[in-house]
Amino acid sequence: MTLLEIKNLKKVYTARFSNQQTEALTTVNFSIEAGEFVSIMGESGSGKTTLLNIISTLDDATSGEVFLEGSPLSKIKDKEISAFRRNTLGFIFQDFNLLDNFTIKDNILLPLVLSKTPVKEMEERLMPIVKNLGIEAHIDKFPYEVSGGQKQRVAVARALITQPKIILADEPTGALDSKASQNLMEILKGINEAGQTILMVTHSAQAASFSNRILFIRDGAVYHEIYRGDAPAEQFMDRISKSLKVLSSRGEQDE
Ligand SMILES: Nc1ncnc2c1ncn2[C@@H]1O[C@H](COP(=O)(O)OP(=O)(O)OP(=O)(O)O)[C@@H](O)[C@H]1O
Repeated sequence: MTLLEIKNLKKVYTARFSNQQTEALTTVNFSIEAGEFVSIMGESGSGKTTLLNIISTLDDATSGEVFLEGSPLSKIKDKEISAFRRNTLGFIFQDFNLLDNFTIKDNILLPLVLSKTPVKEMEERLMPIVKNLGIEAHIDKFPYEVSGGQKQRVAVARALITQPKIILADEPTGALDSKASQNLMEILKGINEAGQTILMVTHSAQAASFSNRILFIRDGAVYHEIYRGDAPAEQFMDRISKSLKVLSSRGEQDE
């Protein structure tokens, strides 16, 4: 089943105090099946964050459309957009985005509190998730009392607690050391294998090697894509590195 469909997406930014225009997305087309783990890679300025912001409904496209389970996101009414975002999408950011003066438990439960979920149901959802992520011993602590890797696992728990249709992750390993990155990616892979659809933007070939498919963006359009298939991780990493080389040489060398 196609979960997410991006059709002829275009985004042009107009500077506030001049007429200068930047075409961040020229024409983006791709779709994601339910259960996939897809990474988006591309050089700085290629349009990755713009794309993620439009899929997240944080920004509007200039033209084109994003469909989630066949419904166009642009048709969601303004007053319904926050609830849509909270209930349907899960977010993981590079810098965790946890609230410092909330305990870890309260950070994780916040989306459910905002959607007025009964307390009993909140508790029932919390424990299996925190146990699975290995953070149950920390739930009464505050974010400053745990490590970066643990903070990111809290962010994963917060993303999962609403049982979203898709998790959108923007550079989730960007602030983590290599061991914590590896650990987080194994967690995301496990979550995906349990059925969760994930779309992740990353600069890291190693992080991307945990996904099943990689889309390479260049100059605001999907330039290339590769599937992992049955390839072992090292072989897939090798193909990712080669694709990145071609991407940065602007396609002037053979893959
Ligand atoms: N609010 C904005 N106003 C004007 N131009 C913008 C705005 N946001 C992004 N851009 C421009 O759009 C293009 C795409 O930017 P975007 O942030 O989507 O790229 P990116 O691939 O996410 O980059 P990075 O990897 O560095 O985060 C760039 O040329 C950028 O300068």
